Amino acid sequence: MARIDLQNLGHSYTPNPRSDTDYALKPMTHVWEQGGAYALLGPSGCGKTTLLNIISGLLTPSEGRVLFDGKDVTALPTEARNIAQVFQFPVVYDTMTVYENLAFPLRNRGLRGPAVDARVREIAELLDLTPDLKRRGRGLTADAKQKISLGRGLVRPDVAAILFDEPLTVIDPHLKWELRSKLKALHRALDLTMIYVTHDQTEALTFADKVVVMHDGRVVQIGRPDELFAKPAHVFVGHFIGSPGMNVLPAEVAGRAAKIGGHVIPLGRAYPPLNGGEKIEVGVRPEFATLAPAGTGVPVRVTRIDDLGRVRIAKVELSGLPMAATVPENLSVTGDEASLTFDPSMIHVYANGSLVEGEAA
Ligand SMILES: Nc1ncnc2c1ncn2[C@@H]1O[C@H](COP(=O)(O)OP(=O)(O)OP(=O)(O)O)[C@@H](O)[C@H]1O
Repeated sequence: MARIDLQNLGHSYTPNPRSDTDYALKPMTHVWEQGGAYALLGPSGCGKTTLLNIISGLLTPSEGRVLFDGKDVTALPTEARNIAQVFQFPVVYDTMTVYENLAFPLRNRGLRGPAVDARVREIAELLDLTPDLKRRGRGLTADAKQKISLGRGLVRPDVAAILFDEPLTVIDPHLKWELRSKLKALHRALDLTMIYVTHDQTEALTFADKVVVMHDGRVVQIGRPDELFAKPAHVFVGHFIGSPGMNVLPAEVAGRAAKIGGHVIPLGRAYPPLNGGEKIEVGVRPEFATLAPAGTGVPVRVTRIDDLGRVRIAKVELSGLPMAATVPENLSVTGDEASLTFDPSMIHVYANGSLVEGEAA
């Protein structure tokens, strides 16, 4: 396994990029630690596959370098990078048994004898494939085949990294959760560097120690799932993670207060006067904006209440600005007049989409 350094790495599919918009991947510098479980998360077209293909060696970046454990691999082809890959669709040899399929990547690297047998049985056990070891690939379900593909990716103990490209796409929904938890357990047991590409926040948040959120060719935040939730570094992260996502409202901010639609809302941190032509917004997740009886907080108009089972979410308007807020269990809402109360420590300030760090008290 390896530490992966991306140094000023960028990629444009057009030969002479002139502006930011010509880059599928805008130049970035990041370190991905050895042994980490990373998820690359972002909507379609944000550059996930481009980045993954650069790491795997399928694509040579137009700018910058990729290092594995300090060694420059930018110009090396996939075969010379010592990585394993698991794709969306199973790669399984139908005429081979499950055992032979799992042993294939080891034998292909010249391994023979008891070492192969021990590793194949270890991986089969971890993936609950032991009872199927003698069965042929042909005739297995798509789920079972993808499990074997995962096993083939995980079987080599010496790989620099394992790259998963949306590996659970073809998996039955009820099995997805199980396989995701299994992958996480495998990561702990095998101590491998894993990079998992997905556009699904649940997949990313349940699999990864660190989630790399991409938007429009940039990495906008790398963080633990709880960090992405509590302190989104960019309004995009706030929108994309969480359901419903973070409320983002235009505001004027100075000192320890934000003015939103004419109402003054106290903040948990202090800010210098912000303007300078930048777009200033505050972000607050529905979990930290609570509906309250009229006259007890910032006045809002309730437009709808959705019962999501575990929580109720109110759609409200604050001076005409639409927002979502949590409805406390014991609050009965009658009519459309209500108030909002906020947790000031969980209100964030953004300038042109990026988080502004305030000063703590
Ligand atoms: N071979 C290519 N030639 C030109 N443009 C490309 C090529 N591959 C991707 N792009 C463009 O680069 C941008 C990033 O695409 P990429 O496939 O990396 O995104 P993605 O996040 O993986 O999306 P998806 O989840 O749909 O695969 C997109 O605008 C895409 O149209």
